[in-house]
Amino acid sequence: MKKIILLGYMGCGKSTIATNLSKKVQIPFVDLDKYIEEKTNLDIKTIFEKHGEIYFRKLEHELFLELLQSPEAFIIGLGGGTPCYANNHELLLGENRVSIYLKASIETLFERLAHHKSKRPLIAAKSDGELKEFIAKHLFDRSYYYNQAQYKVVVDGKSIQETVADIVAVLA
Ligand SMILES: Nc1ncnc2c1ncn2[C@@H]1O[C@H](COP(=O)(O)OP(=O)(O)O)[C@@H](O)[C@H]1O
Ligand SMILES: O=C(O)C1=C[C@@H](OP(=O)(O)O)[C@@H](O)[C@H](O)C1
Ligand SMILES: [Mg+2]
Repeated sequence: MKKIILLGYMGCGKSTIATNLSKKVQIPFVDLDKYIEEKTNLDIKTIFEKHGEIYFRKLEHELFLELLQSPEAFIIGLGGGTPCYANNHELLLGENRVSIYLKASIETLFERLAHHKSKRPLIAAKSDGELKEFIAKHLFDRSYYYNQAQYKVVVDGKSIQETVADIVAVLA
């Protein structure tokens, strides 16, 4: 197994879980958003502001492909939108890769995102009331793509360690 791909909505825990999973299974973790930031020398918020979302989506697609084509084993933490653009969902299945959807409810996502909006340009300007509505609709729109993953792990009510253990069980 060469690539373990974690996907799911903003705030479902891709970056947090992947960091902990990486320590547990001793496979290096690459966060696609961080990789984009390193390559461009700009943070995600600035990329959206300066160049727009379409530029970001193109870059996201190119760099996801680049990581998949590398011969090394990685855990790849996607951005929340990655599977939903440029036919990236078709890249979730294939030889030498395992894709796992970290599935979180609207309530879980709202609780986590309400306090961590500022670095996420799609939600940074939303009030709490707007945010909940936005998550509900956006998650509905995106679920088709998330459900293309090979496996699904529900994260609601679970500690980081519990979710990591569930993923390890999926990988066994
Ligand atoms: N049980 C948990 N599992 C994962 N993240 C959690 C959990 N409880 C709280 N959090 C918090 O939720 C947020 C998840 O954000 P992050 O890992 O950046 O998600 P993503 O990369 O999917 O957007 C972090 O601030 C993390 O500390
Ligand atoms: O859902 C999205 O479209 C996005 C999610 C973000 O990643 P996280 O899911 O890690 O917050 C980041 O890629 C960008 O802000 C766009
Ligand atoms: Mg992340």
